[in-house]
Formats: sequence, C-alpha cells, structure tokens
Amino acid sequence: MKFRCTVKERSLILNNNEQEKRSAGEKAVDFIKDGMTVGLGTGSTVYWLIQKLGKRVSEGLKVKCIPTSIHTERLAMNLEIPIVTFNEIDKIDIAIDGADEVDKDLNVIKGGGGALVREKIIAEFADQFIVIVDQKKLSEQLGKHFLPVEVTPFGWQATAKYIANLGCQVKLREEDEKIFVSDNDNYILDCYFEKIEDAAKLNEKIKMITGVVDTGLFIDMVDLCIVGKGSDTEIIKKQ
Ligand SMILES: O=C(CO)[C@H](O)[C@H](O)COP(=O)(O)O
Repeated sequence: MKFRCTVKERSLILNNNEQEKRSAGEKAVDFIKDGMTVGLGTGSTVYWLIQKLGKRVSEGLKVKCIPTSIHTERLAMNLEIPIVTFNEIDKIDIAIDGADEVDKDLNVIKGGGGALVREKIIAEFADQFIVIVDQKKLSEQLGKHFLPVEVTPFGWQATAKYIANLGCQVKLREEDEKIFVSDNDNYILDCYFEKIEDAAKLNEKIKMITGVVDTGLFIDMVDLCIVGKGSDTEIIKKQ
C-alpha cells in the first residue's frame, strides 16, 4: 500500500530536512580555527556553513578559504570571507563539504551539484576532510543515489557507452533543457546503478575510461561526518 503525504506533512518533512542541513553546516564551523586555510564545499548544506563562517569572520576570525565552485566563491565573497587560489597556498588545513550519500565506512557519493572534480582535488589535498549531511543521506551501502561522473565534452557519447557497460543507465545531465556544463567546462553523466557492490573497484574501473575526468565516489577520504539530527548533531569519526 502506498502512503501519500498531505501538503502540510510534506512541508514539515522539508523543513526538518533543511533544519538538519543547517545544524550540520553550523556545527562544522566549530572545527575551523584561527589561521586555518579552509576548503569550502558546494551545496545547500554548505550554504549554512558559509553563513555562520561569514559571521565568525566579521567577529574577527582569521581564515583563508579556497572554494570548490564559482557558486561558493560568490557566496563567500558576498560575506567578505577571504578567498585564495592554489597559487597562494601550500596546504589546506581542513575541507568541509556536503555529500549525496554516506555509507557506514564514511565512503561517499558526491557531485549532485556538479562540482565533484574541484571538490575532490580540495578534499584530497586537505589535512582533514569533513562531510556535513542531514540524516536522509546515510546509507548502509552506496548506490541509493545516482553516481555523477565528470567527462570531457569531446566523445562523451563513447565514454557514456563504456560506463553503461559496467551495468548502469547513463543520463547526460541537463539544466533548464540545456546540457549542464561544469565549472571546468566539462559534462556530467549521471549513472544509475541498481546496486554498487564494491565502490572502490567501481571507482577504479570508471577512472580507467579515457574521457572520464573523475567520479563522484570519494573512497576512504572522509575523516569525520557531521550528521544533522533535528536541531542537534551527531559526529561520526572514521574507524
Ligand atoms: O557534491 C555536491 C556538489 O557537487 C554537494 O555537496 C552534494 O550534492 C550535497 O548537496 P546538498 O548539501 O545541497 O544536499
């Protein structure tokens, strides 16, 4: 039997979800210390992190931030958060980002916002990588969310066929009825697997395909996950 939500119930669910994103995003600011270089992720959960960080900066916190997308860069600049590029830094102390799905070993799927390549470069380079999510993103085994893969525009059709041969449906991402173009001028293929048995192996296989820039699978990269639980949070550390 299917249950239908009333409009009121649906709006309560949405509000709770937004509250959890806010709780997780704001909590993450506690991990940012004076003098740090911070990788700023992308998305609606990171929005709350940026708002609170902006407030802390206006109160005197000294940080340098490297954004994972043009969108995040604009948000941060509006709040007068100092922005740097890779030319100006030799390390990133901490990177904080959202995720589309997180499994029990803190492996994640990212890229729902199409920023996965810059997000991965920054997360990999950071001394500590924290993901911030609402409870709906938690999963026993990765695969509930589609897997975004960034590919070169040239020959994307061939790249898509090779990826599909690995056992998924592939859809070229569109936005407003136009092909979505990433900040790196690439395309995103959204890959729908029924189940992901071995995420690490799948990541390797997809990355071997010429034309693939990178995948949204972040394997063994997350140090800590902050989960919004209503107006509270739970912190899950990597085992
Ligand atoms: O990977 C991402 C963008 O490329 C986002 O972090 C991910 O899609 C989660 O976004 P949100 O916090 O809006 O749910």
